[in-house]
Amino acid sequence: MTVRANWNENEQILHSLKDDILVTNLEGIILKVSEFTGKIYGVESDSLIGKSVYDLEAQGLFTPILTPIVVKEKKKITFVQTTNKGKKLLVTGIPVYNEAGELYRVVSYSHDITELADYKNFLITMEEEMERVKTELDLLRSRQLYDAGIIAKSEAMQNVISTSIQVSEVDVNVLILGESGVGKSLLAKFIHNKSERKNGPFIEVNCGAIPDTLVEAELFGYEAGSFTGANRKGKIGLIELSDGGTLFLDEIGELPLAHQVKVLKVIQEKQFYRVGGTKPIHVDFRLISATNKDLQQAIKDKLFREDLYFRLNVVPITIPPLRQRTEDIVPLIHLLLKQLEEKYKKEKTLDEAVTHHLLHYDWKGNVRELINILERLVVISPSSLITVDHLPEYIKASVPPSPFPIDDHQTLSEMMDAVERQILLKARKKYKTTVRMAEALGISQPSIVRKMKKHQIL
Ligand SMILES: Nc1ncnc2c1ncn2[C@@H]1O[C@H](COP(=O)(O)OP(=O)(O)OP(=O)(O)O)[C@@H](O)[C@H]1O
Repeated sequence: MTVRANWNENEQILHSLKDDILVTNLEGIILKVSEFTGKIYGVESDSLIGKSVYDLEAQGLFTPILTPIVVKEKKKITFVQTTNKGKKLLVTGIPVYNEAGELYRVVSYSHDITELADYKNFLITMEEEMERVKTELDLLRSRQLYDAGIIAKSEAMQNVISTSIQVSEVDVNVLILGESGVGKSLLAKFIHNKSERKNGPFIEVNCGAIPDTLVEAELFGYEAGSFTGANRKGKIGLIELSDGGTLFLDEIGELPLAHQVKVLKVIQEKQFYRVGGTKPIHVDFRLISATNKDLQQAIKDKLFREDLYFRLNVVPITIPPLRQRTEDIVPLIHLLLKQLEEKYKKEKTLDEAVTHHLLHYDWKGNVRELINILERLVVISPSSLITVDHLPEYIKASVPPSPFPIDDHQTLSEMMDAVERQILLKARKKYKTTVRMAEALGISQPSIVRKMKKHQIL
């Protein structure tokens, strides 16, 4: 954009503006300035007239200068200038042409953006600070998880962990849902250890493992001589033991219907009677329960009380099955292998193909099943390298072979060769002779021999 100017006519207008306006010739000599310009630089405006912008820059009044750039580019230019007072100015220079169409002046005007620049710097500092705090938090979290022996690489598990950290800070009832072996007990302990009750007891009650007839005595305890077979001195129940800490009711879905109302009462009132007792006992516990059952279905089937369900389910946390968070498998293998190496005083390495199989297995028994398999492998493999041969047949069979390894560094024909080699190796293992291999693969026996020679597997 260009400006056709008549400065004599506009002299008054120039000085009435509350803007910094400066006119130079092409050599950078200042011809006109608005009154406001002097204020910006802390000098008399008139004192600037006749001065060279180059000299003023050398004196430190402002930098960098605009005139030479506008003269060179012959177009409107905008950039940020710094003044002797430390101000940041957004300066725009416009080329002005005379009637003959020749460039003969440069007009510049500016806006003080010091505050804006300060805000920007503040924002950048805050962003850096937030990034630093976030990294620190992530580090702390992963260290906490590491200390707790929890692997949570997948996004799904990370969500589970951040919800758990949030709820650990308040005494709210938590219901942990998930298939068997996904880590519900581990998470319950993690929540307890992160809570203010961490120095109190963590009492784990497996509701499915207590015989029906003993549930009340185990949970509530009993007074001396209250029933035949009972300890003469009486017994403190598990609920009473959890006082000041966390009561973890595992497999709550297995709690017989007949006992559910009593459990509901103690959760609501935090007080109960021992079997045969007449004195109410007060308890202060935080309740975490867990189940792999569909409690809503159990309610429909009249096996679980709806009111108890609502009490337990204030904050539900669902741990997804391992097969839905495969990113956790490799770190889990590393952690578990390390634990097993320590336990059995043996050093073991997994062959890559073993990891491949473990990554693709269905893990119906989740982490617990992975632990069992690894333990078996560590114990039975004779050498330090665990190979596919050591895997149970059902795991070997469950994994489709991966004949198409995509490798960025290989050409298509190299990848095809690799696949062909794998097929031939498998066929040789299965069919033993080149004649049967040829039959099975639908090519001639000489072709099989030629290809095996090519792959140096004959
Ligand atoms: N994310 C994990 N990181 C490390 N170890 C884990 C993880 N999840 C589970 N485990 C381990 O797997 C095993 C089974 O976990 P846990 O007993 O907590 O499962 P669960 O869901 O409570 O099982 P169940 O429903 O049968 O009671 C434990 O040895 C536990 O330490």
